Amino acid sequence: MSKTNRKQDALDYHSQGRPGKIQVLPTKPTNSQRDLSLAYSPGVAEPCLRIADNVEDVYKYTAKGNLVAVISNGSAVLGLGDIGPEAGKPVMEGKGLLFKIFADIDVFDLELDTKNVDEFVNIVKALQPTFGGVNLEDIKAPECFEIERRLKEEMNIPVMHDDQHGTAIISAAALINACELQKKKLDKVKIVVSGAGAAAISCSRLYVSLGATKENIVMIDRSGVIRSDRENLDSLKSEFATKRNLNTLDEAIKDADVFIGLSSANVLSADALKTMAKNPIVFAMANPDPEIAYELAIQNRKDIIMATGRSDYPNQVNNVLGFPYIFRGALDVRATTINEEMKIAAVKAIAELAKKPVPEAVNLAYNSTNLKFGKDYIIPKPIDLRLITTVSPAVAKAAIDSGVAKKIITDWDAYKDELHKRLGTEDALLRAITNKAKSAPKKVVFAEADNYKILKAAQIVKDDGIAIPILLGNKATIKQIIHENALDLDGVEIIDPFEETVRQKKYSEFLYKKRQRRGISLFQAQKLMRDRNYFGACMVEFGEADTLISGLTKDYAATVRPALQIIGTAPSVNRVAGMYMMLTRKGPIFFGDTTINENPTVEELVDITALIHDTVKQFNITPRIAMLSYSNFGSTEGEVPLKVRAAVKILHEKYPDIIVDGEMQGNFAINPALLKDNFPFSTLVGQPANTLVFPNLESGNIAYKLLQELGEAEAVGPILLGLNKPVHVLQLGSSVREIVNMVTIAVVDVQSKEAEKNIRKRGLFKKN
Ligand SMILES: NC(=O)C1=CN([C@@H]2O[C@H](COP(=O)(O)OP(=O)(O)OC[C@H]3O[C@@H](n4cnc5c(N)ncnc54)[C@H](OP(=O)(O)O)[C@@H]3O)[C@@H](O)[C@H]2O)C=CC1
Ligand SMILES: CC(=O)C(=O)O
Ligand SMILES: [Mg+2]
Repeated sequence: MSKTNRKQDALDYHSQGRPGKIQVLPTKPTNSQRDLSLAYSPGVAEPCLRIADNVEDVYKYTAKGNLVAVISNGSAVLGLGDIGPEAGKPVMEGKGLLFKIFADIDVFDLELDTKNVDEFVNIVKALQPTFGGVNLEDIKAPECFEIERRLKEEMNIPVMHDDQHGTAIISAAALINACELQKKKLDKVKIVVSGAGAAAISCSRLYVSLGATKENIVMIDRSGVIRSDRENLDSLKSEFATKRNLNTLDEAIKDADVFIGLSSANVLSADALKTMAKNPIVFAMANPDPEIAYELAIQNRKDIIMATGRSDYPNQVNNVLGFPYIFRGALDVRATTINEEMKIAAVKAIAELAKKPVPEAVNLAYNSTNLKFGKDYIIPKPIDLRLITTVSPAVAKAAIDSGVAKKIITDWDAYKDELHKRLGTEDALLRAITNKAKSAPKKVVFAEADNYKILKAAQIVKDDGIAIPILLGNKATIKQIIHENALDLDGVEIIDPFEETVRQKKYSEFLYKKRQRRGISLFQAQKLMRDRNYFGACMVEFGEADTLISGLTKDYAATVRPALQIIGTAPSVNRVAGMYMMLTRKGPIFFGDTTINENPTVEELVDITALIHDTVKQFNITPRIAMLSYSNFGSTEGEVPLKVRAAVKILHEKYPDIIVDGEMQGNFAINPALLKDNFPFSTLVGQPANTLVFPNLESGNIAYKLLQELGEAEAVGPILLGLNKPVHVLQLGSSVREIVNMVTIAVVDVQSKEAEKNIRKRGLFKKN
């Protein structure tokens, strides 16, 4: 895309539709006259009076606790300089947007038309009743230092100048990691800092407090190197004035290990870069254009670690990685300030997160197959959902430990779940299942290991300790894919069925014995065993693997067939069915049968429901089952409602312990108020159903696919129910995330089946 196009795109983005980037939305119902009388007069008087009695109740009855002011006077907007408060507003709205999407913090952006420090301070102080925190933004040095110092002293809510401390925290985390990768010691590195403003001074201060040596820092402003013999040096700049005989950036940069750019575009030339020490670290952080263009820098120094403030190159060192999560942590413990301890905790959390395996969603978003800690990935990417659960708890904990928190958190797991919920990533169940899988990982054989997605998923489940992968396929092909994509599958067993003559013989004889009276000759059995789905199913049957994952590249029936022939259905059930776990904003809802039984009879529907019930229980959830149709409790006499009604009757008689009801329409199943108002006799009254059984394959399949496609739910599955040993069949073309989820479910399935066997052995097992 050309530069002109990008400029026009940016203008269109801001102007089209509702101008700007943010709006205010009500958080309470406003549908009726009653709602309005609660929201406003007369009802609103009640919370007013409570707060008048106890001012801390403002956090209970208003939005204050989650509301941050992003305040600027437009005097140092990005690297664009003093462009004024109105011109700075798009940036402040942008910060508001980032606060919201990354940390669910609401923001009012306030652009103040004043450069007078006293006036600025007085205005912001007077805003204290409204806000839970204050993020100062793009205010130039030196005023920004006095403004922040006074506001911190005079206000009892957290105040942070983002360009100072947000930038310092992120760049410090990146610097620690870059030093490690370049094998340099922070206390030894020679640092040149271009810029001597808000960001540059605060970054340098933090580097020193983390171990850098002040004497090794040379700082440069518009007039050149800040020398201690310069006349009229203000106290801030004199803090980093050097005694060395240097005048220009070109002189200072020679043999330097680190360049920190917090000034303006293109101040560092390629020639100057060439004179830096071996393995240089260059953070050119001026926005929107860095001190040296990314391409120019990497062309001229192959040994460089290069970062910019921009999102379109590797290593984005930008305060967006910090401010949303720092304020989230501070607000959640009602911190009265943001202190050094909280900042250092954030630095460490961010630096350490960069060393952990990168989630697939992040790889996908950056069009990468395997981001990992290294020269092009020194800090996490801003869209990494783990930032909120890593940085915010670290900050909150530091606030508590350093005595500035008014609210104490003790249950950190619950806090992390709450953070996930805030971002609408309420996959607490999936996390619980993952933890269960990790507690006793199982051997998972992947039948389609000559596929990149399968191998990537195998690496993830291995790294996360969810499973012990076994790869089936041609060894050379698998190794080549691993090599080409820099995957790490060292130590993972690869089995080529063609090389396994002993197993081939054993397995084909077994299959022949099992199916000889159902049309399979020994020759055919030997031929079938070359199919990895047959071979893998035999491995599971013989206990050489615990479960099989397949189906990414073959149709469902072709993958299920070998499992049915070799493993067969469990003795207690006489059929198989398929189920999806739909992770919706209202929590998990199980859908079945979505994959196997086209038009079940009444009896079949009963069996399927019992099967689904038992499987949902595996996830430590009490199934509340709604049997769906297009009518409610006899309201229509159609063929399908009659079938479902008959199935419900049998279920009530045969399995009185199962919470199940119907036939009912989908909305009544998941809306408890609607059900109670209209059918108060239903056994499902009280809470919504969490398990939906569909009358036939068509309706189940359509329902889950629509939800998935509309972005209303993440579908985990299909979970194959009823086999004697777990085999799970992927959806054709599943993503890596979907494969990982399926493996996780498969491992838990193995664990549950083992537990079930143990109970049976002790003679305690009783099927509902
Ligand atoms: N990536 C990130 O996360 C962040 C990046 N930044 C970037 O850092 C830069 C500075 O921001 P901030 O500190 O808030 O602004 P300030 O206005 O407080 O400071 C700017 C500093 O840069 C110096 N400067 C300007 N041009 C030059 C030049 N050609 N050569 C040397 N020094 C120069 C100024 O020198 P003098 O003192 O002589 O005027 C001043 O010291 C901006 O480009 C901003 O976008 C800031 C915050 C976060
Ligand atoms: C990123 C930022 O805050 C700045 O460039 O000013
Ligand atoms: Mg800024």
